[in-house]
Amino acid sequence: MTMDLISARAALAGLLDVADLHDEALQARVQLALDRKTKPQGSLGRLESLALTLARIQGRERPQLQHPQMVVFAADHGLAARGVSAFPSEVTWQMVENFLAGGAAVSVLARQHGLALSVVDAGVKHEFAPRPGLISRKIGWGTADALQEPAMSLAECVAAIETGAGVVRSLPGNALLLGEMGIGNTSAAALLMARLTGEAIDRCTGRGTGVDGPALVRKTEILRQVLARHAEATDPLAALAALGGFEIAMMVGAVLQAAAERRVIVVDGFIVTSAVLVASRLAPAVLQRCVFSHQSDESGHRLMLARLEAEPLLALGLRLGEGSGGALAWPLLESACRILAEMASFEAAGVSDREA
Ligand SMILES: Cc1cc2ncn([C@H]3O[C@H](COP(=O)(O)O)[C@@H](O)[C@H]3O)c2cc1C
Ligand SMILES: O=C(O)c1cccnc1
Repeated sequence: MTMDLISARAALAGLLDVADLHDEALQARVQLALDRKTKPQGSLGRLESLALTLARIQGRERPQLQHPQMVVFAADHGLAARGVSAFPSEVTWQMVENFLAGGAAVSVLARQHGLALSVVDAGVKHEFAPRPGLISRKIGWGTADALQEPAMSLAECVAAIETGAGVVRSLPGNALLLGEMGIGNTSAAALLMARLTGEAIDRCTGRGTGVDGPALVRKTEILRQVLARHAEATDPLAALAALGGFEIAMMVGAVLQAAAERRVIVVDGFIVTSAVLVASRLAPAVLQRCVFSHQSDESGHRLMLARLEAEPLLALGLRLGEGSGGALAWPLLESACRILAEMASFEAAGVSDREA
């Protein structure tokens, strides 16, 4: 029996109930604590608003980050066979091996910053030998070609969201850094952006792994056709099922679960942000738990962040994904916590405050 939208929403009801954080008194106390630190008011700039965000997520004046988890969701895309990526689909499983062997960018950065790294097989077209660090949760062997049919069924979409939530529940800690791998997934992310924000597809479509010139025009044209093919898929769940992919759907579930547990959610680039966009249409309060690590050079990311009213911490010209931007921003979160916990106040340090 096929699942309809009403039963899909009913199946996810528990996950979609993310509470709003009401905390004006706490915010005022944290702001006062920051203002009493031995520095001119506001002089730590973006680090101060980051400290406020972390305090708000954790509901305490001195937030602490424990056992941060970098989770990279990987899956293949039927649409990749249409030539929307500069690389072949096999790179997805080959990079999963590389993540697990410790040689990928995110492996190096996670190691550097003491982030536990897990890789989730959300639907890679490859059979992996089990091993530590690999979480096998295949929904399918890659999504279907969205130009011909929905990338996944609604039932698969719901299963992926529930599975992503379950992965987060199984992991320790109070901070989740999201990463992804899936050849073709800048296409899925661009499609979701276009459908959910109403932006024109050419403003959402970028180079991904290096699709330039005429190939970029072709990619954009294919994505335009995919949108037309699924014109009826306007509901966020229907759009996610129609446009894909498995790793994005699992990240939607991971975001919903992490938000409900008040974990800090560290958002990476274009693709992870597209999952946050979908999750925010299902449960707007997830955005209160998100830290946007960077603005990617993928051309739609700036606009996607603007639509979410998100202020990224860094702009390093990255266009990689994997969670690399989240890992690079991680020390800023640690610094924000330390400023609140360890920095002296004018009174404690005996430093004269500014003249009234
Ligand atoms: C070697 C290699 C490593 C990567 N690590 C992340 N991605 C990134 O590129 C892909 C998205 O771009 P597109 O939509 O153009 O395929 C994703 O897998 C993403 O994480 C990589 C891509 C490649 C080739
Ligand atoms: O911003 C990203 O996440 C991104 C950009 C290009 C390719 N892969 C990922």
